[in-house]
Amino acid sequence: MSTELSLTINGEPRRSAPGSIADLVRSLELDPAKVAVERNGEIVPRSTLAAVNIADGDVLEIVHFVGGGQDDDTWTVAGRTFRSRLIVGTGKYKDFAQNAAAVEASGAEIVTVAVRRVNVSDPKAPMLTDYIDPKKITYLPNTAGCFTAEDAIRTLRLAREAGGWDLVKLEVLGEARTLYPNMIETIRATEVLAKEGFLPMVYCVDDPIAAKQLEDAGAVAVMPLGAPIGSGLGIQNRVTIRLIVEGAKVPVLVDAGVGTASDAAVALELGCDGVLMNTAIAEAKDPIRMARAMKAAVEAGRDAYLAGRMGTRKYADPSSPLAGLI
Ligand SMILES: CC(=O)[C@@H](O)[C@H](O)COP(=O)(O)O
Repeated sequence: MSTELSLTINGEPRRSAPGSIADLVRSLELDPAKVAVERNGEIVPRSTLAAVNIADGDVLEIVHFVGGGQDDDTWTVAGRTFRSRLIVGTGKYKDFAQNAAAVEASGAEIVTVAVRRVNVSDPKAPMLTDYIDPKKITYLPNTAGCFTAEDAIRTLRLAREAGGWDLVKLEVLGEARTLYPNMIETIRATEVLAKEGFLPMVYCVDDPIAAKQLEDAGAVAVMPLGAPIGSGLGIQNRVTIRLIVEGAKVPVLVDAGVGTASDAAVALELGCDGVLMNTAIAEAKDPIRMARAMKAAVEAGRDAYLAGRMGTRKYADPSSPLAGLI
């Protein structure tokens, strides 16, 4: 005698072993915590799915939510997945407490930190990690202030030794006046770091060819500048950022030059995976409020990108139909 039950699930006949509704849901490779079930016309409270057994002849409707929604909209770099598309810096703040409050308000899950020598004269001096918990927020060590590949590589080797970090932000600067990257040194450092097992996210010029060369050299993300570091000038060349996004197989994040919230929104509207900023928040009159504005701008820019912007026209097109006007 068959122990299987005859059911109707979502309008289709189906046979199932006896058991609870939760068992049945799992046998359909669904998570009982994420479905709603109606049994013979009555909704079964989700908390009771494991307690209610199915019976022969039951008619069940099972629904669950699929895709969509910002909650599902994550991005991944080198196998690590994040929700927030905003990376914030840790320089230029009044103090660590203000920095931590800004990080909190920004919703950032990654902070970038310059690797510095330990303060040997006062080893008890407060540290950033006392304020921004490395268990909750990913620390991305960076090579700010390095002007040669050797300097940058050495700095990151020390960082890995100190904290085990392999996801790092590489920047090799070309000159102090513009803080533009030296791309020859940057590509050389990327190759060496990638061979040593680092996962370098790399600050670069807004040039689609250089971005590709970095990717080939082992960059796990490319980070073209929007404008010079600390300038607050906003994204100067939307065309090249778009071309980088179109050609990239790794995440693209605008790094540097953001001045205000609309600049951050533009980066995301162009299809970037995220944006890194420091000065715009740290030097705002109210850094916490600006951090909040940046969070909203990044979310708005991303939503606008996913929504797909309208095409542009050369001339006006009335919003209300003109037909039938008296
Ligand atoms: C913090 C960092 O990693 C830098 O690349 C830079 O400081 C970011 O630039 P802005 O300060 O212009 O945002």
